[in-house]
Amino acid sequence: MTDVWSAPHAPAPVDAVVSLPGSKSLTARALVLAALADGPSRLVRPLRARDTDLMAAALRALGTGIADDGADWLVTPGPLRGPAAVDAGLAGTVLRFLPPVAALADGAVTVDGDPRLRERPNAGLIAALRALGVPVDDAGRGRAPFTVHGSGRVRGGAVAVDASESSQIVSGLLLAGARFDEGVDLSLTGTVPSMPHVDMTVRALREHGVEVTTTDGGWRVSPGPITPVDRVIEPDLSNAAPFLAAALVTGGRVTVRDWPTATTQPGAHLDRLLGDMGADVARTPDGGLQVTGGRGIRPLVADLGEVGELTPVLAALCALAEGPSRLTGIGHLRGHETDRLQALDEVLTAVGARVRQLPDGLEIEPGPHRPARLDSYADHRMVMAAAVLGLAVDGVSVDGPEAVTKTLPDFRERWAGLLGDPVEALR
Ligand SMILES: O=C(O)C1=C[C@@H](OP(=O)(O)O)[C@@H](O)[C@H](O)C1
Ligand SMILES: C=C(OP(=O)(O)O)C(=O)O
Repeated sequence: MTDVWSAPHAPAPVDAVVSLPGSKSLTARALVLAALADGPSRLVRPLRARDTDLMAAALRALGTGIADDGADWLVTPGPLRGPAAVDAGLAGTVLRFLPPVAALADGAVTVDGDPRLRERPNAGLIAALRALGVPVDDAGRGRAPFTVHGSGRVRGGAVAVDASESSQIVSGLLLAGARFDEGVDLSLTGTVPSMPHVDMTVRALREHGVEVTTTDGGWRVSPGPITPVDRVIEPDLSNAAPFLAAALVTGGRVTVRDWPTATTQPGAHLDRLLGDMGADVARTPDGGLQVTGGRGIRPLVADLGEVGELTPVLAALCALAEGPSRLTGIGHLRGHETDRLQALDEVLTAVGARVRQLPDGLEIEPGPHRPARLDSYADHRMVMAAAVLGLAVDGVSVDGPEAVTKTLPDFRERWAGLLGDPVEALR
């Protein structure tokens, strides 16, 4: 039976301090690199959510030991082998990071997932694997389900890659590249969105002792061992977005604890973006990021191509702003968990905004609010966007809120705490 969630209306300005679980993107990279390393690695405070659980399960299916002591994950690499069936769920990280690992396995590995996963673009990755000497059987679709026929080693070398639909295609090839006989010398055939996520991959590789150089058209990963690393996973700054947005919507104050001083997470741009929308943003002495509202919500005109996953929450803010906004550079969001431009058009229109879809973005003009029953589109970030709308628009409910399990399973409890429990830390 599908769940329906009544998104709470804010009775008063919020005033809260929030702790958030680990980053999905950093946890995924840490798991993959630990599985490919020379010895065991410990992940402290990894994200426990559907996407990262699926990544762990996929690596286990290929022969990696991942012991869970309730707090940390201890990853012990093993010989990679098939046959295996990998459930990628709806996770782009599993869809694009796992196949290059599967290429190193001895035996066939099939990747499949939710119905929507079968629509998410992956032709660039499949073509690149083939060019690197790995047979892939995808029945010509360029999408899941497909089977990677590994033989225990990958030749590697130079490859031209189309990653215009997802940066994860680049990240997947770079993450496994050091284990290819010739490494990987990747050149892009077009543009790539979400560049901070590629920077995140390059930084993670270097932390594991892998040599990565930036070339004219891309990146070169030298062949060689991957050093094990024990690491503490940073909080997920993209999941901080709805909580910080609540300060702006309600004219209140929200602090997210343990905000990293330097990070490749795209959520690091929230200070600038929320500042542009009228928030006061400050670091707290104990290492948090504090956002204070109260001066209204200014419209936003921005290219979000580098920070696409922040779009749903920012678009919700735009629907509550004092004038028309224009968000561009995000055409690739049509291939995310849902077609996010279409979904945002439907949802923001339902609560009273006027929305125009552009080939690569959205124009959003706020209108008189009206209550609405919204859909989650099985997309965690659409639930979070609806939660932000619900603060200002009385009578917002969401079908299928369990989509939040993808990256923040207890989102609704945390949201209730944000509204009900002033200045109290939420765990
Ligand atoms: O590498 C990653 O961890 C991610 C890269 C981005 O993907 P796209 O480049 O497909 O947008 C981002 O949107 C996704 O949430 C996570
Ligand atoms: C696009 C996203 O996820 P995925 O890793 O599945 O691509 C997201 O979390 O916003």
